[in-house]
Amino acid sequence: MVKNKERMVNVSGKPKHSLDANRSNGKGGDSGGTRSAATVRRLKVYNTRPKRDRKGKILRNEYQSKDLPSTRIQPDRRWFGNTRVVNQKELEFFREELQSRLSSNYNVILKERKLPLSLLNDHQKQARAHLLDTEPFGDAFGPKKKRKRPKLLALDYESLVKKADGSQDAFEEKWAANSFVEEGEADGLRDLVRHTMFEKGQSKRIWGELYKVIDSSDVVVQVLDARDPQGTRCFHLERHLKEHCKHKHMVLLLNKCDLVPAWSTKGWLRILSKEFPTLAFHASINKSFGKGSLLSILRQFARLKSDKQAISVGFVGYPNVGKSSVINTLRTKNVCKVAPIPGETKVWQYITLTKRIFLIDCPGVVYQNSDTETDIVLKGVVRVTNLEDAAEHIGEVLKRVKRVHLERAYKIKEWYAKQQICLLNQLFQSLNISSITFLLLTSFSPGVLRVDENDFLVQLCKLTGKLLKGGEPDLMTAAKMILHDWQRGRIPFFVPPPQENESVDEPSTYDAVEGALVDGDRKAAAMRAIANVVSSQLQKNVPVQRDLFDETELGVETSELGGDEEAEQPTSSEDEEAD
Ligand SMILES: Nc1nc2c(ncn2[C@@H]2O[C@H](COP(=O)(O)OP(=O)(O)OP(=O)(O)O)[C@@H](O)[C@H]2O)c(=O)[nH]1
Repeated sequence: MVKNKERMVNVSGKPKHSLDANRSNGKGGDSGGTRSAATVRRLKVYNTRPKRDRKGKILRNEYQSKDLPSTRIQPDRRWFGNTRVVNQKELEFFREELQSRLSSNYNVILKERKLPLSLLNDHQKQARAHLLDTEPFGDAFGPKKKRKRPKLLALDYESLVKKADGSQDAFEEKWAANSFVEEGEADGLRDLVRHTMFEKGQSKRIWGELYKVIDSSDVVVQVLDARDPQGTRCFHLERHLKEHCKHKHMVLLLNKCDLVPAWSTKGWLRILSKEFPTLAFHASINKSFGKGSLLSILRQFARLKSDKQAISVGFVGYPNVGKSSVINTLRTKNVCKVAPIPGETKVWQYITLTKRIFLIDCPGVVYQNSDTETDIVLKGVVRVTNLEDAAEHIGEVLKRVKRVHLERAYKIKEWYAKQQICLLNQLFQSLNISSITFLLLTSFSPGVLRVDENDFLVQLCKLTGKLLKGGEPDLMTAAKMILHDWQRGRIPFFVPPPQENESVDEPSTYDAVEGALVDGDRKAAAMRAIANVVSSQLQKNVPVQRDLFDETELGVETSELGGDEEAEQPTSSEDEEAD
């Protein structure tokens, strides 16, 4: 096009300068002696030399920017590649720092993709030696091999067998001492065929719901039962989050803290907050505890994820631990269905808390573990009405709950095996011990007598009038009544926190977040604020249902049930404003 245009102009026959691109190409055409238009343009470029002063210093150049003082680009090899070379020391330092940050639950790495995290796993790749990639088989393993003989643990077969036997003995000894081995498993009689009822919360559908919730959440709140926090934890889920979803945050919530003494709640808080930010909570629409703290933690997480318009908070945990109740408490409204029976929440559901925070309720999930049927029932995973042999689990209830609480709850004084009492009475009579001494002895040391759940149930049936035709005690109904009371927290029971050495440092959550790998002061401040909320809850009075426990069990630092955080709880409209 341009050429045609030029030719067209040339046809006009006007005289042209030898450096005029529009001049005629002459007689010889393109291959002749005259310059073509392109050549003329190229030659013109060569002529645009920089203007220099007398000393040769460049004053002006046509292709030089006039804005900047100096437009000379610094010569650096980094301009010619997308890699940067660091020395081994720097690399090791980076690896150690990043590893320590990653393993701390109080640190967060935002914009993970901008960091070379694959360097952390580099050494694992290197650990596998690919010998045959670098040298031929003959050199590596053949008769003329040049490699040194590796150090073997055993020189011959016999010493290897001896060594294996020794390590097997050590292994068996270690596991024999381990209390996790169940009695049933020890004699190989583990009940293989369980009723499907005991697999509640383990179905593929429920786990599918859980993974949907996790995938859509930025923060995962694991709700635990304060009566048995370790028993209702899902370690599998925690591991999954740590390994595959490092950018998601986990918070532990000790719900139903009104059902345990305050010292136990605080002990668990101290222990669990070493692993994840942990809060105590009592779910109740009118008299809650921990609502303010949880709201402020969620708000801080929303600040942390400032690149997102809104954050989603998933509530996960065992069935019946109170996930839906916690959401209702946060909304101060019945938005989720709550029931004292497990499995009430069937599918996940989205609830709006504020403009920037969404909550997701998840059905209760149970990870397959070595729990016995009784453990499963007592963790509240199974609906008591569906049990076919409720009486079988009562023995464990009588073992776990203190005698005084049972006496107070059911107004029953003694429940020992009848035959045992007769035998002991006979023995004492033959030893000429009076019946008063016998009574005194047995009342001061009840441990000598075996507790009999059958006797307990029979007495309860008589007291409550649960009798079948012909005056036969209805043991099944009485047993279900006890299990209902257990699941609803009417019988006081709790697993105390493990003893801690007082001198051991408390979780210094401040220090942990200090220097956290977060970009920007604002985000570091958010992490610090979360740690602050967690540690400040330890100073607060945890509300407890006083009538459940004795004064000695309660300890000193308790308050009557009733939210002591009422004042600091922002209403949802305030919260929205803050957001
Ligand atoms: N005492 C006491 N009871 C609570 C608390 N939170 C929940 N509950 C009771 O626990 C029972 C179960 O509560 P839900 O909120 O339905 O539990 P969930 O975890 O959603 O149960 P699923 O639907 O099985 O997942 C209900 O009877 C609640 O009233 C609490 O803080 N204290």
